[in-house]
Amino acid sequence: MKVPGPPLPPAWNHLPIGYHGRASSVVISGTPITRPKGLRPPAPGSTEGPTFGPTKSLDMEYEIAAIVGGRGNELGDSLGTGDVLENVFGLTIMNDWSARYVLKLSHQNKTVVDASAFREIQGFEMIPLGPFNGKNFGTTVSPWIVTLDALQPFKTGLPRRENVPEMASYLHEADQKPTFDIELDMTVIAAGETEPTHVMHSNLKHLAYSFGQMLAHHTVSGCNIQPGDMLGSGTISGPEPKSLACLLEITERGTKPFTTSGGKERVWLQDGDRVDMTAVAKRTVDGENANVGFGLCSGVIKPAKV
Ligand SMILES: O=C(O)/C=C/C(=O)CC(=O)CC(=O)O
Ligand SMILES: [Ca+2]
Ligand SMILES: [Mg+2]
Repeated sequence: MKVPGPPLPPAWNHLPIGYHGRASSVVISGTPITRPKGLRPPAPGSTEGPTFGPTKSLDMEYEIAAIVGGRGNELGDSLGTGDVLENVFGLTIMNDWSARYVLKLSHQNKTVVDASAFREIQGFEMIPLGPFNGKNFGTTVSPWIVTLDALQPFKTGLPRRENVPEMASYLHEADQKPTFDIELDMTVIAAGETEPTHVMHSNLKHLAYSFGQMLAHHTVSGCNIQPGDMLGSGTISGPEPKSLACLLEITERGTKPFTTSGGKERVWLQDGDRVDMTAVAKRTVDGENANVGFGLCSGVIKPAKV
């Protein structure tokens, strides 16, 4: 059927475009991640077809995931923001590994300055739908689920946001402290090096939305959640340069390398690189350390399988 509207997306003739979430490749800390292969679009103006091969722009994303517990909701019903304590069992660290796109943007005005570099897995498939093979090759979680009960002493407010429109009523958050003050760190041990390179210090309190709001949004359509489901927070970048939580942001979309402890220049992850993520909620009680740690969320990149 022909209906008026925008033309078919560029990837349509080359792959079965779609979007999905999946549980099959969620893996525990320490599980190696194999560099994914996939289809990259032809350069604009090129008469060649898409190319197939291992991603050249492999990235990590520091996220915290909520693990659903309790009863969840029946299909057709919705949960509210205040239902979080009864329906989220606890939190883990989550690495949302991503096979990016080398789309260079000018930072100031977000216009494309080098469209010919737009040739990677996530960038091809994501127009106009969500990531598919760009993110489904592995998602690492830390070994412990820290319960929301254990995190109650660390509750804090959401960041103040200027000039945002009134939130829809189903997203109103009655809790004045619906999020948590948890310090987040990420290092890369580059292949062949022993000293970690500290690439990020952020905090869960920078998240724009609470887990209660995510729960309410997920279920507002009547989509059910069930015990064991996992809700990723999205990349937890903060306001300072050191709090950017993925290489896409740290390297300004692959245009500004960072230097490893051993003096190597890195833009994207190389085979043999190891990414370590940690999270600690810090406090003292009666002069004693009463921190709550999340353990390690770690993964090493293995070469693509040929
Ligand atoms: O819009 C982009 O450039 C990228 C989007 C994503 O990679 C999706 C995602 O996982 C975002 C996030 O975790 O914050
Ligand atoms: Ca993500
Ligand atoms: Mg409640």
